[in-house]
Amino acid sequence: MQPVLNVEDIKRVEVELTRVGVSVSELMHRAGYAAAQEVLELEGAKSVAVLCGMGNNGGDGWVAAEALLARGLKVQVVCPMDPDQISGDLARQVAQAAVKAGVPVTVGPSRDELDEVLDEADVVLDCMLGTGFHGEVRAPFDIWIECVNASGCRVVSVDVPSGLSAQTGQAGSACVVADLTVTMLALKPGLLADDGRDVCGAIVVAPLAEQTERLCVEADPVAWRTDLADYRDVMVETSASVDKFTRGSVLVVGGSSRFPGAPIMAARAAARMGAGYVTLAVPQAIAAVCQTHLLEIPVVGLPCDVEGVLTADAAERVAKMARSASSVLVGPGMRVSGGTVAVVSALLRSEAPLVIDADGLNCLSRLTEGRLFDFPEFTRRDAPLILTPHRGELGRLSGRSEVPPTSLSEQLECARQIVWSDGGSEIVVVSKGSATGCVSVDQAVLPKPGPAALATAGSGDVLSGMMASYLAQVGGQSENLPLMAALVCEIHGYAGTVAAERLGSRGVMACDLIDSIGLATDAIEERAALAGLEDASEGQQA
Ligand SMILES: NC(=O)C1=CN([C@@H]2O[C@H](COP(=O)(O)OP(=O)(O)OC[C@H]3O[C@@H](n4cnc5c(N)ncnc54)[C@H](OP(=O)(O)O)[C@@H]3O)[C@@H](O)[C@H]2O)[C@@H](O)CC1
Ligand SMILES: [K+]
Repeated sequence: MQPVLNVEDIKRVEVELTRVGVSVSELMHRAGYAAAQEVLELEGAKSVAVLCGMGNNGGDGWVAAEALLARGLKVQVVCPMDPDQISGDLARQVAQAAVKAGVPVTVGPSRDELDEVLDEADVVLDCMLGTGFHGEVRAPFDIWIECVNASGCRVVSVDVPSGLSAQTGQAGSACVVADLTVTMLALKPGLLADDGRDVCGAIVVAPLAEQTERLCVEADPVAWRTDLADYRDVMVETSASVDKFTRGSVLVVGGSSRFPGAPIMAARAAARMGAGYVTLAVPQAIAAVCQTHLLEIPVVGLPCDVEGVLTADAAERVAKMARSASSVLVGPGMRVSGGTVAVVSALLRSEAPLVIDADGLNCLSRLTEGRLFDFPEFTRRDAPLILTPHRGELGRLSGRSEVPPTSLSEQLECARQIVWSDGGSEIVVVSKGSATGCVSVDQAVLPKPGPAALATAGSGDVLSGMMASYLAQVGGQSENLPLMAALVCEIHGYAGTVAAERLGSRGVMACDLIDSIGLATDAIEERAALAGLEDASEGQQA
């Protein structure tokens, strides 16, 4: 797994590196060389425009420009002011050194002059703004960014695309859209979520020093980005000696007259994910309709009101059924009422390994009055519990319904508040957003995000059904619950890719995801096993 560090922690690592003898000047030189190396590896890169800002991000650019010139490329630096006027000592020194080495410079160009420079270039090295960027992009960089994006050149961004906040993932009114981002020391959360997903292109991490890995771990990463090989430890073990019960039984509870489709999709997803036995419990009013869609899955009708919403009488029945299930999912399509809150409360008090999603989470917010982290039934629970909120639901659970999290790092913060209130490792918050974080007290794990095809109604119901299914198949518990949850998210994402290949990126509906789960599971498990073998053989060679 790769560590993801908040920007302030990156700065701490930088300070620690200077303490172990790697100066900031040395780091800047290594950062510049790392960026230059990525440009050199681009096919056919001959002429490079290096756009430098006034801070240390610009400093990296001057070093890279000098290195690229020395390797025989045509280089042109563009800078807003004379290099001698740069206020930061380090950036000024490397700029002066580059000029002395013969790097040509265009100072403060007009838009037309900049366009002429870009016309001559086939690669842009973007070193305008790095982690020091804040607020709205000011002149001249707003105009420069527009020109770069319109140029048709391949763009390599140094550390972070200029105009993107490396912390929040939010882009200003102008932001470079890169093909490749060479980021220094470690991944930052803003590169992986929200606008970051659209503007970073491929991401390469340049560690810059051999001590970096250790220091990043010591800096307490805000999250860990998974590699496929990591999942080997949490995969369901395949065995030929199974029957439908040893493959795990899942109880799905949810639905209402308004939303009968959500629990149907969740139940089907649970079955497609490999659980041997799935039961669906819904309000009596929709039981027959659900059964017509589910040939293999028995449907149980529960007490409900005239609107087809579960009543409190259903709670006891559900708790009883939960005793014989390897895992329970509650929530999809079930609405929020006194009855459904009673059902969620009963399951929370049960010993069933539990996944709570959608309106199940909203019931939980109602039950706990937005203070889940302060709620005894929650904090006393021993059995595994996976919550799968999107940002709005997470906000409500954390008592922040007016200001739900707007970035990955805020998502992780809210999720941590919840899991830490319990303190045990059996609770995981799968915080969904443009990037998903699977958070437990031990760690926050970021699976590779899926394609845009996943953003479709019912996709969350499919994910929660898959989650309950995997939990059932590993016997209701996992040594590493957040990693297991991340694996399920990754399979869900890949199901989106498989479905999009078949139906087009805009044509995918949630039911198509369900049909792709089996192939996606096989593919991800196979690739994880292969990646593990490759890692092992590299380890032996080393
Ligand atoms: N961490 C590491 O280990 C290493 C870090 N390194 C590198 O250092 C970079 C961080 O450098 P940094 O701190 O100097 O900030 P940086 O991104 O250059 O920006 C500051 C400049 O931008 C300006 N500016 C700000 N906002 C603006 C706006 N909205 N619109 C317009 N301008 C704006 C700001 O102006 P000011 O606000 O001061 O007027 C100032 O001039 C980091 O990303 C990495 O590349 C490597 O060299 C070595 C290893
Ligand atoms: K940049």
